[in-house]
Amino acid sequence: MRTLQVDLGERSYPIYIGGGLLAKAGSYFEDHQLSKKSPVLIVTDDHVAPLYLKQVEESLENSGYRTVSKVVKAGEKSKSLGVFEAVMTTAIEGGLDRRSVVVALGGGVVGDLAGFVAASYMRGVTFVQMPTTILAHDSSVGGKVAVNHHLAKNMIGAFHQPEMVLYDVETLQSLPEREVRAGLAEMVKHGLIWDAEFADWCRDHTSKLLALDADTLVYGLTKGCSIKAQVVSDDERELGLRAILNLGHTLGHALEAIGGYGEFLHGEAISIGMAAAALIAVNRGADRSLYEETVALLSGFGLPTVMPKHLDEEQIIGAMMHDKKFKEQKLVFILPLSIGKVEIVSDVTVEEVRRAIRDLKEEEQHV
Ligand SMILES: NC(=O)c1ccc[n+]([C@@H]2O[C@H](COP(=O)([O-])OP(=O)(O)OC[C@H]3O[C@@H](n4cnc5c(N)ncnc54)[C@H](O)[C@@H]3O)[C@@H](O)[C@H]2O)c1
Ligand SMILES: O=C(O)C(=O)C[C@@H](O)[C@H](O)[C@H](O)COP(=O)(O)O
Ligand SMILES: [Zn+2]
Repeated sequence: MRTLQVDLGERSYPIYIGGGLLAKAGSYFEDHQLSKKSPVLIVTDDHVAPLYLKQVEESLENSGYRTVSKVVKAGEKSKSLGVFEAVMTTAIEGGLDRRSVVVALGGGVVGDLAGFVAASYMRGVTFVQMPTTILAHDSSVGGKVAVNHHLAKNMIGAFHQPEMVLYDVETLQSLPEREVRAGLAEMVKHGLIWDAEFADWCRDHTSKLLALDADTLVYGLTKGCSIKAQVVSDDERELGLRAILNLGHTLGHALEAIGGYGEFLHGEAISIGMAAAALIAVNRGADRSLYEETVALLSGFGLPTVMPKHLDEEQIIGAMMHDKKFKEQKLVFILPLSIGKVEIVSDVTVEEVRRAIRDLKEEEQHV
């Protein structure tokens, strides 16, 4: 078991990464002195519940905690105000009080949804993340919690840091292949924004990562979490540096929104977004090899890097204008300078984005 720390100055919290952690959830709650007198709400989805809910409930109950569970439908559409309200109803009917804990057991969807419930219920209760996807090495750390609006992704949310992250990597073995690939997009992103050696390592370990080799996965996830923890520790509220975690997201979020939160998985959308960011950088003078290396790395994982031809350029641009990354009439893009290094650029024009969209429609997908 490895422990990383997210250090936020006045407080810090641990990320525990290892096998068999869900079965020990009760002891982790006791170690963190979480109240046994107040009910614990476990939020999960209908893919994860049949696999892992019982062991978490049993572990907590064996340690003397009373649990209430809410199972939502799996998928991005559950990050909605409607589902948020349904989870709130369960919390109120279940008698949660101010000392209660909300647990997110699942991927980033459940993490963001349950986290927003924890941030809002009685103006904020304790939150525990129990991530079960590869992608959630990113989403479970850093405290961004939100639901979507049909016009824009993650539009309604808060910053609400977890008390701890209990990352049981054994759960990853049951992930569907498409989710494995999508989750690895955020791992690659951490290499691309912060650490060229780690990006190289991801490329060199592509097959082992895709095959869910346990030691390789733990190394990659620990490295990814530690990069995320360093960035968040430096800038919790995205006043500056933290924006780099948005590589690929300016365009990626627009793709998710216009796809009705069903056409693209988050990792797939940001993979296309990272290819687009590299292309914009090349069009601004960077060496073309930067784009080619980015695309080779992502497509090695079977991730999409071309713009599907049926997508309407105007719709993509319109959706980008609703995103949080459109500020003071400017589009904020994270552009690569080299592999492992990015810059935050706020003067990318709509014309540059249009050109990248058109060029990416003409590219061939390399898989
Ligand atoms: N808050 C943040 O900082 C942050 C960071 C990155 C992404 N996100 C958000 O995370 C979401 C994507 O997260 P995700 O990719 O984990 O999606 P997800 O939560 O939808 O999980 C992916 C799929 O895998 C299933 N699943 C989860 N764990 C499983 C397991 N162990 N075995 C079998 N099936 C399992 C789920 O039911 C779902 O169908 C997006 O909404 C994105 O915006 C948030
Ligand atoms: O933690 C962050 O900061 C990130 O940007 C991580 C992203 O991978 C994540 O998708 C995040 O939810 C995007 O944030 P948003 O503020 O652009 O909605
Ligand atoms: Zn993301």
